[in-house]
Amino acid sequence: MTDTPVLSVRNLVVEIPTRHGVLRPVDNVSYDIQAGEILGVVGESGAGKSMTGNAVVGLLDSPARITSGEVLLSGQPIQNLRGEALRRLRGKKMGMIFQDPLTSLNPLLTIGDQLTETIQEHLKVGQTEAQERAIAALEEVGIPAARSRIDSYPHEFSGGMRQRVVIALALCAEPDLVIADEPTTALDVSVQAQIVALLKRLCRDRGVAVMLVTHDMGVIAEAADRVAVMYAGRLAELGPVREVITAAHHPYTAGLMASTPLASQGKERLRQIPGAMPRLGNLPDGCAFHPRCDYAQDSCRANPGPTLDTCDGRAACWFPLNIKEKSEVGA
Ligand SMILES: Nc1ncnc2c1ncn2[C@@H]1O[C@H](COP(=O)(O)OP(=O)(O)OP(=O)(O)O)[C@@H](O)[C@H]1O
Repeated sequence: MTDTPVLSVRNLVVEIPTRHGVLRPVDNVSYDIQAGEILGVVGESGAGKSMTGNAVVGLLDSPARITSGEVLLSGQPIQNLRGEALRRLRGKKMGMIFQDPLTSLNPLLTIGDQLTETIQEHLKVGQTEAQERAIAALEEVGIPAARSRIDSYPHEFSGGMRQRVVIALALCAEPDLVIADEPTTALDVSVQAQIVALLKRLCRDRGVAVMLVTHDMGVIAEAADRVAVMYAGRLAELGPVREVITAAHHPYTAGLMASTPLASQGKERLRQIPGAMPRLGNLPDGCAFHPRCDYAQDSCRANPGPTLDTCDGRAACWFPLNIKEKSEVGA
């Protein structure tokens, strides 16, 4: 047993040079993911969730690039890997699941061909064994009659079944880390729940570390062990999912919770967070959330933007919520 996290993201900065200046879609983000753990990364559209995931797997679209910080996979820095070295790592050490299963699958190849190709490439096994492993992978993700469906093409499956195939593909080379970016967003609600349950089971059974990127706090509540809440490229809050959900420290997290129809919240009316997230090129001074924050004070506008490091380690907020009891206990 080792305590080295499968993934460590350390002070990661991604920048995009533009004519109007340099944008920072990922600004000093740090977190770890342990084996067998699901870290949910949540936030509104444009918060920098996908950019963080893409930076980890080396799939940033130019001109976006990592300008500082580290990405460690089982303790090894990988942020400077390029080309073949990076390609070998993807698939073998890191699996990817994206929102639209059709973008991950080749429509011209049977799912069996795609699985066996990946398995043979990364696990160095012969054709027959690769085929057996492919069937086992499809069975594991719940494809009925896997042996006879292996010669089917992606379009012959329903959306939910296709996403199961993508999950099989992401896991077939036995990676240590899986990045799942909005894996359920394109699916019907009932199928979403099945895919979330499948991800959870596979994570537990195989001890894979999972980064689950989603805008949906409901999916986070259901699936994640810990949650990283992103806002305008920064971490707003990071903590165990149960604690964050029941006692959010950052007003933004509290706002996300209030606007999420979580089953446990009964029939309370949902409240949207007023306003919109600022554009990266036009961030307000001070805390980026202050224009939308019910609790903002003058110092939130005047002081440099709070970070987890400059605050209590859990929420990047000068006036965190729900910490009264803690300080009373300590008093
Ligand atoms: N080439 C680019 N030029 C300028 N800004 C960009 C470019 N690519 C991405 N961005 C910006 O980077 C920010 C982060 O985008 P990202 O896709 O990571 O957000 P997200 O949280 O995953 O949102 P979504 O859920 O919509 O995918 C966004 O504000 C986006 O507009």
